[in-house]
This record gives sequence, C-alpha cells and structure tokens, in this order.
Amino acid sequence: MDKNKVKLAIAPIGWTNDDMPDLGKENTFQQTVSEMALAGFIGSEVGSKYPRDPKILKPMLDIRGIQICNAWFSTFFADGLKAKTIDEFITHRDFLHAMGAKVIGCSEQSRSTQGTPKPVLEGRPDFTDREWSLVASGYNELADLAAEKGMTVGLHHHMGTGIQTAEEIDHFLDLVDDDVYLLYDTGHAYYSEGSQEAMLRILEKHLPRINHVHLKDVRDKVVAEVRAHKLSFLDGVKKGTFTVPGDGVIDFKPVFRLLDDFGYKGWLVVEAEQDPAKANPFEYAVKARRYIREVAGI
Ligand SMILES: O=C1C[C@@H](O)[C@H](O)[C@@H](O)C1=O
Ligand SMILES: [Co+2]
Repeated sequence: MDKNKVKLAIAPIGWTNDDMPDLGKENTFQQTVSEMALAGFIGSEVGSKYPRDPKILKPMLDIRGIQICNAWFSTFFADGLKAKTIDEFITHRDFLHAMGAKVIGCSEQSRSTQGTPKPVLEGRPDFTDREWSLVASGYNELADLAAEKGMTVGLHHHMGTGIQTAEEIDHFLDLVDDDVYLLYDTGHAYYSEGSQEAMLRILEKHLPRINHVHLKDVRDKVVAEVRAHKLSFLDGVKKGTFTVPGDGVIDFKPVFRLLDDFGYKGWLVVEAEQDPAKANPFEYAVKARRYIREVAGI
C-alpha cells in the first residue's frame, strides 16, 4: 500500500474493552498509548480512560507520536431520539475536531443487541420504512454538522444492530446523501456474512463511500460456538470471536489490494477486542504490526 495515503492506528479496545470495562480494567491509559507507540502505530481511537480535555490529552499523545483518528458515537434515530443524539454529537464532534480527527464513526444503536445478553444472531432490530427514514434523515443531518468542521461521518455496520448485513448496508447507503460514508469493519462484515468472499463484496461495492477502516480478524471456531449455543455478542467476544489481523481466518491481502487499487486515503485501524488476560494487548499489537508490514508493505 502507499505509505503516503494510509496511516496505521490501533484501537484501545484490546487493552480495555469499553463494552465490558472489566476486561482490561488493570490497563492504564498511559500504558495503553505507550504500548501502541512502541508497537509501531501512529494513531488511536478514543477509549473511556482517555482524558476528555484536549489540552490534557493532546500533549500526552504528541509526546508518543500518536494522533487521534476517530471515536465511536452511538445514534438513536430509529428510536426517535433525534434531539438528544444531535446534541451529544455536537459535543463529540467538537472534541474530535480539537484533537485533529477528520472522521466520526457512528453506529445506529436503536434496539441493538450489541451490549445485551440476547443471542447476537437473533432478535436484532428489523427497521420499518418509517424507522429507516428517521435513520437516513438523522445521518444526513450529522453529515452536515460534520462538514461545518471539515469532517465526515461514517456509519459503522455492526453485529446486533439494524445495519449489519450487506443488504442493510446497501439500503442505508441508498437512502442517505452521498456525503454520508461507511466505516468498513472487516470483522463485522465477515461475522455477519460468513465468508471472505461476501466480506470482500461489501468492500468492493462501496469503496468510494468508505471513509475509515477497522481491521479485525475472526476466529471461525468461536463464531460457530456463538451460533450453536445462541450466545450474545459480548459472550462471544470474551470467548475470542475477534483477534488481530493475521491471527484469524481472514486473508487481508485482498483487503489491502482493493483499498490500494482504489486509492483509499485515510486510516486503517487495528481493532481486535479480546480478553487481555488471555491475549496480551502489547504482544498482539506487535503481531498485528508485523503482519501488516509483511502483507501490505506499510
Ligand atoms: O468499532 C467497534 C467498537 C466496539 O465498541 C464494538 O463493539 C466493536 O466490535 C467495534 O467494531
Ligand atoms: Co469496529
């Protein structure tokens, strides 16, 4: 890949999992960002342990050569919580803008099973036409608000949400304005669609709309267990659904090739939540960094 076009980041979720803060509660903010830098990454997303004041956070990252590239934001448009979502989005946008980020990765969490004990492969929302239109108009408004600061919004398709499958991603992108983008996550695409080919089809189809990429690998054996025992998304994570690129079932070479051929410019973020007691985050960060150097040449 072209070093002048892409930058490599890693998410703090491998150190402390904000979806289950008990996982990795012993890992401090300073340890996390120091190990990211030591492993060879120059960017990070924002975790719950990061100071929220840019005047404090920025120098602590600058000294380690780390930039903030994005931070997760949950939207609740289908639930009718537009005013609250927009209000919170503006605060979030302004924080990310002050940190120098260009992208805001959002996930539509209305009736999502992501953080619940419900089986991840059942009972997730199936939006009505009315709900889809609430989601679309909400995201169009987020894109306008982001543009005020020279930023863009990307929808993070996610297991257990109403925008998970290839069809739902297509439908979402058809409904919204062209300045609403997609945050493409290899792990969620593979998990939802069940194959490397289907995961790549989503990427290939939507390349011009992708503004941010999460690199997650998947352990097929754990997904089969989640399916067989009707486990929740988070129980699956604890058992090891996800791992770093190069350690699971996904072949990332075609992912990098497609992005490179298209001329993707932006961040590639290693995001591999697993139990830090079983998978030492620093060791796995180094493993991911080596694999990416080997297969993407960056
Ligand atoms: O981007 C993400 C953020 C996490 O909170 C989430 O559960 C994870 O799977 C993900 O892809
Ligand atoms: Co992700």
